[in-house]
Amino acid sequence: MGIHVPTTPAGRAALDAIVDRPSATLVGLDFDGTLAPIVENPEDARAHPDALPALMALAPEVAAVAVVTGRPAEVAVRNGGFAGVRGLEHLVVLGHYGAERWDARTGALTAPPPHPGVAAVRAELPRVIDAAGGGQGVRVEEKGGRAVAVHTRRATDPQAAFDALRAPLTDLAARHGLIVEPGRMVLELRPPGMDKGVALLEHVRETGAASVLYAGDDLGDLPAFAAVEKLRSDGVPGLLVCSGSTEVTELAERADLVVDGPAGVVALLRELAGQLGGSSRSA
Ligand SMILES: O=P(O)(O)OC[C@H]1O[C@H](O[C@H]2O[C@H](CO)[C@@H](O)[C@H](O)[C@H]2O)[C@H](O)[C@@H](O)[C@@H]1O
Repeated sequence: MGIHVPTTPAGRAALDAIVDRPSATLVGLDFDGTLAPIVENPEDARAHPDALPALMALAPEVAAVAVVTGRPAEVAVRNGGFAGVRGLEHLVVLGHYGAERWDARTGALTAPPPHPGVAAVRAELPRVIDAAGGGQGVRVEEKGGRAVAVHTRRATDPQAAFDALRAPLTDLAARHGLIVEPGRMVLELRPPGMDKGVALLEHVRETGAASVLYAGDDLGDLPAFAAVEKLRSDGVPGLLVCSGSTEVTELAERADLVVDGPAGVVALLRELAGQLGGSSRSA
């Protein structure tokens, strides 16, 4: 038995299934807070230095690896360093909560047309932020015209700024046909209709995976957790991993295994790769 032992029976059963039949396993991983340590400036987020080596070791052992992120796919690919990596030829990055897709095999990016509400919201954003008194230290992240994120991590009181902005931004988003996706000191205004749960289930279907490991750290990962719970109720083993965060307790409460942030995720992936390496793989 390894050092990472799930605390729940369902988690232990899933880990057994993964080790028994890795070639039927889909590994889904969030980016920020899971593969990449949280930093103050979103542009500075990079994958943990040991993340790529761990993924390179694990990916050839399993059916598929997907990064499922709120980031635009090309930003996750760039900040993660995922392009052209040996062992990651079949990596898929599902960006904008699954609305976008990047395939390592082809380098192709598929994305829906931008929602017109994003430009409208962007134009009104400075006024709404000012009116909410949340201007000090609040930062707007442009997300390729497909969404816009309002960050409060650098505000004097990040939680107070988040709380003050939440209702006005929800109202602004609704007026333009968007939704608000709350995260770790961030309120993202984005188109409705897709979430990480839908994205993960579609990818499970596409790959024919018979077991799943999903790791995340934020509220946007809850739909993926729910998707894994649904798969489990349908008889598909699933291991839920929380990349530990004191900012988001909901995920830790539903996880089978809580690890110590991106360093802990990397250690888990490395341990799993070590366990699977050279195992007799059955299709
Ligand atoms: O689905 P994810 O890969 O977790 O992306 C979700 C959001 O993550 C980013 O924000 C978070 O990370 C930042 C950099 O570490 C941090 O400053 C911020 O406080 C976090 O919420 C990203 O900037 C957003 O666009 C993503 O939606």
